[in-house]
Amino acid sequence: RADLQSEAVAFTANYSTDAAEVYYNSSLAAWNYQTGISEENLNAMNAENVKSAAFTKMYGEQAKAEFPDTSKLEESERRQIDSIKILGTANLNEADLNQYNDLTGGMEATYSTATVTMPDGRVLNLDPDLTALMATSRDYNELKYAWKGWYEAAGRPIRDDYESFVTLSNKASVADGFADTGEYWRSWYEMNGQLEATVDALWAELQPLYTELHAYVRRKLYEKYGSNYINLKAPIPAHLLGNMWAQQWGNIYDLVEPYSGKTGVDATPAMQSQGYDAMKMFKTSEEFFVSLGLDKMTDEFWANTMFVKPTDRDVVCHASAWDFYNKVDFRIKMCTVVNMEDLITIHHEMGHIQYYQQYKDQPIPFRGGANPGFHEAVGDTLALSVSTPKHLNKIGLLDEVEEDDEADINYLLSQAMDKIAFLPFGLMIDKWRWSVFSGDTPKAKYQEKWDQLRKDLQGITPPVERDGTTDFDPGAKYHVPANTPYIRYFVSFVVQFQFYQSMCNASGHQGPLYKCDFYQSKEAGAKLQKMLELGSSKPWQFAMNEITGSADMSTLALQEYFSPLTAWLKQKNLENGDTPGWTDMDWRP
Ligand SMILES: O=C(CCC(O)(O)[C@H](Cc1ccccc1)NC(=O)c1ccccc1)N[C@@H](Cc1c[nH]c2ccccc12)C(=O)O
Ligand SMILES: [Zn+2]
Repeated sequence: RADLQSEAVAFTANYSTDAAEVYYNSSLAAWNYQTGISEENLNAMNAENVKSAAFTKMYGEQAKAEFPDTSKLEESERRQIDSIKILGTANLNEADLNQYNDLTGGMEATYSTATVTMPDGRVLNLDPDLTALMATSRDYNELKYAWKGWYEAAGRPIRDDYESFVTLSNKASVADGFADTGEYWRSWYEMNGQLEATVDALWAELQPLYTELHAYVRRKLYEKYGSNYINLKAPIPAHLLGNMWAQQWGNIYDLVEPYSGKTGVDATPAMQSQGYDAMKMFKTSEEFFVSLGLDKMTDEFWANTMFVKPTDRDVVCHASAWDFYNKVDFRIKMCTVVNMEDLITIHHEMGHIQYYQQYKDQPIPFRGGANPGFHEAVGDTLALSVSTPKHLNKIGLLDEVEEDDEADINYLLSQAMDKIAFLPFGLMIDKWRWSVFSGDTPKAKYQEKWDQLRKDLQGITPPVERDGTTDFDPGAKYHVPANTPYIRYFVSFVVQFQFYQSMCNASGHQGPLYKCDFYQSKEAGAKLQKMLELGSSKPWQFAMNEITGSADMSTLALQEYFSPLTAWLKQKNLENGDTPGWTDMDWRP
């Protein structure tokens, strides 16, 4: 009916006007806390959060009262009002909301300030100390000590808090009509309850490639660390993969390099010898986006971003990108270190900022990714182009490129060590969390469920025995204490290859997919922009169709990208007499 429709237009317009100011204030208070961890800033953040919760509740209840049935409204108003009706933690009463905020603020502070005291007395923080140690040490026992120390310092202290947090989180989600918080999080993908089945099917297509990579890397670690520590038919000890969570293995590429003497794949030495600093890394990334015809960063971005770790206060170092909902103030918070890994992460964060800028004129309820995985995929898609030896050579970060099969295998393996290795990890975090929110995994089984998923999906085993009554390894991975969903990264690692393939085609690229560098292609940029400016105004299937011509997530682009490596790995594993997989499930180092 016209009058209901015009009421809905007025209601959503008022909401966006009011929400912009409320969200600015709560974002700024959160920013101040994360860039200055203190009791005072935590209280200020929680006070702002109480105000934004009151705002959300007021508009949500008004929406439910005035528009009980949105089915007759036009799509835009229907989608906006359906979103405004979901209150989230604004459903909680003041006491519960304060407890919820104290729990989440406290868990994030514990994670961000935890340290490990090494046998020689060195006190190491995660960023940059332990990150660098896990990446560069090849000393089995030093790695084991650091791994054990971190999981005890960051995970154990929040095991009880996490249980309390789950109870309150579920209370809020049930009030919105969901079975639990896991179902609420999955609803963002608008797949009628089929998200988990879909990601399981995608994983089934990719697991054979992961298992071949796992077998090849295990063989190389066996050659390095010997048969006391590596069993060729068992899971790999978790502390030997160059990363605290064994989530990406790129830092041990030197142990697995197939053909030595080829041009490298790591720009770190060139970055350091050319005097790169954080600002230069950010400017390099911005220049790539602008070369595609996308937006440059705003003045506020350069004025307000935190580029490096401050020396005078505690901060949350885990990188993030922030929208202050006023169309100009966008920021990144990052403790940048000058290396290739952080250059890639900067592109990841800049991808979030570019998405923010492209959808800044959408109404507030539509200022989000088509689905959360799309938001995570933007920067990584461009990073696939930046990482090519051809591009790194173009920007002077790699000496001349050999066009030969062996150099190509080197490159594809280094990419697989980050992209293929990540897939089971990207899947398992929320497999674990969904089972906790649903009640399938009670506190007594938190650690056991985690270990079982690590073993079954990743083929990884802890280097030291775990104690299910005190250990809480999930708490030692940022996104768990920070309450940030994770399946978005698994989705991103699939769809970023679809976006990349589509942009490569638009740029007129000829030849193998993995050689594509769409730098300076306005056609590629236009294709991406058409998807980004939609924000979450349409279901993600519509946005996917916009950019790729099909509405589905598909692993075909990823499989095409890696196809030369897949054949090479199978051949190598056969030559080595290795059987992919890990049947000795109970082996321990
Ligand atoms: O966590 C991140 C990067 C941080 C983030 O940019 O995803 C950040 C996480 C976060 C979310 C919520 C509050 C605080 C931090 N997400 C965002 O900044 C963000 C921005 C816009 C929308 C949604 C999230 N990466 C993941 C894995 C990963 C995906 N792609 C990568 C590329 C290189 C290295 C790691 C990754 C990790 O480190 O385990
Ligand atoms: Zn991200």
